[in-house]
Amino acid sequence: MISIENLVKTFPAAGGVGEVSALRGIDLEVAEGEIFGIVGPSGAGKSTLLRCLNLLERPTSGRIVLRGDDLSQLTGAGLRAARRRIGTVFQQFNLLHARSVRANIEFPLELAGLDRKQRRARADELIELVGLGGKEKAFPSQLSGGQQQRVGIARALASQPDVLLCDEATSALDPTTTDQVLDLLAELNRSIGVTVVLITHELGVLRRICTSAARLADGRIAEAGRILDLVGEPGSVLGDAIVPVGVGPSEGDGADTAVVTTIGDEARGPWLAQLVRKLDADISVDGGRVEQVAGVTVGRLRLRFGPGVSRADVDAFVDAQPNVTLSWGVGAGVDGSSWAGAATGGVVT
Ligand SMILES: Nc1ncnc2c1ncn2[C@@H]1O[C@H](COP(=O)(O)OP(=O)(O)OP(=O)(O)O)[C@@H](O)[C@H]1O
Repeated sequence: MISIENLVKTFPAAGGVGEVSALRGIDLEVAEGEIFGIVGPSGAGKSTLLRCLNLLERPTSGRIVLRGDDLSQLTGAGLRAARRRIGTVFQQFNLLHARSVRANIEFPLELAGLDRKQRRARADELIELVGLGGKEKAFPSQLSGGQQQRVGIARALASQPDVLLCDEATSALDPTTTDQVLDLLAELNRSIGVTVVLITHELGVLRRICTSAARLADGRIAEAGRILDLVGEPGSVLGDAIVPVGVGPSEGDGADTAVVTTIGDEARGPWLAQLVRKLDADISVDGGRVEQVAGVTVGRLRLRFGPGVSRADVDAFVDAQPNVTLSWGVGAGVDGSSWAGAATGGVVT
């Protein structure tokens, strides 16, 4: 649905000397109906990418293609029409405080030239959809943060966009409200089929609702893929951050360790007991975690094998298990906290 092709964005540096390369050639595909999370440390280029996607910023070069239409070089009426195909939800809600809930939601429809009756009908439909029935006449200051963000979501959906872009949409909310708003986004994705692209610092957002994710680093895509593939992929920094198992032993201490990842119910069998029996060796568990990721149970264990265990035997055993993968060595299970604070709060810093 969205194809980003070799997207480059440079800004003049502060002081006017030289340039800042915010995006250095981004290639990314977002499929229809996905909830796609974009994460990365501060300064990686997330906001710039989002601003290019919602056409507030013109790329220096490269293309953004939405359902076959190149949006990157549009101007005038074409640009305004294209903007209506992309709804944006903001971290600080960006509501008009002198307007009621209904009038906030009607605002983009006024700009689009819909008459009063059409606007009201559409706004009332959206108010029900986001769970704000009865709050039509309330003003933003009379609403909780979560309710205000529901208005922001309804407003972003008013023009029936192809894509909903969420810019840290839950960062200003408490954890319970965050979960409710995320669940609403997932529900809207299911019920009206809107594709969602969200930028986030929070790994919990990836775990709870995203189907795919990309990690930006220094203006480039460091890795991207389906969340469950990333989690099962040996050495994936994002996978390790989403389901962290803590720091491994230091290099050279002689331990033979591996991180085993199990995905889904099929993988929940007594494989560890079977492995111990098969190898007839000591295995200790150095770390582990079980998480719900995209609605699927994912378990990761850091195992330490006793002397004499053959890696080939372990590999053969794991290969025969459905939905189990293994990554050998001290490098496996990168400490997510160095990149993402995953072990503590799950915040990407
Ligand atoms: N308008 C601008 N003028 C000059 N440099 C800019 C501008 N906007 C962004 N940059 C630079 O581009 C780089 C990427 O910034 P961006 O805000 O996209 O990162 P980010 O990943 O969103 O960071 P954060 O998570 O802190 O918001 C940074 O080096 C930033 O200083």
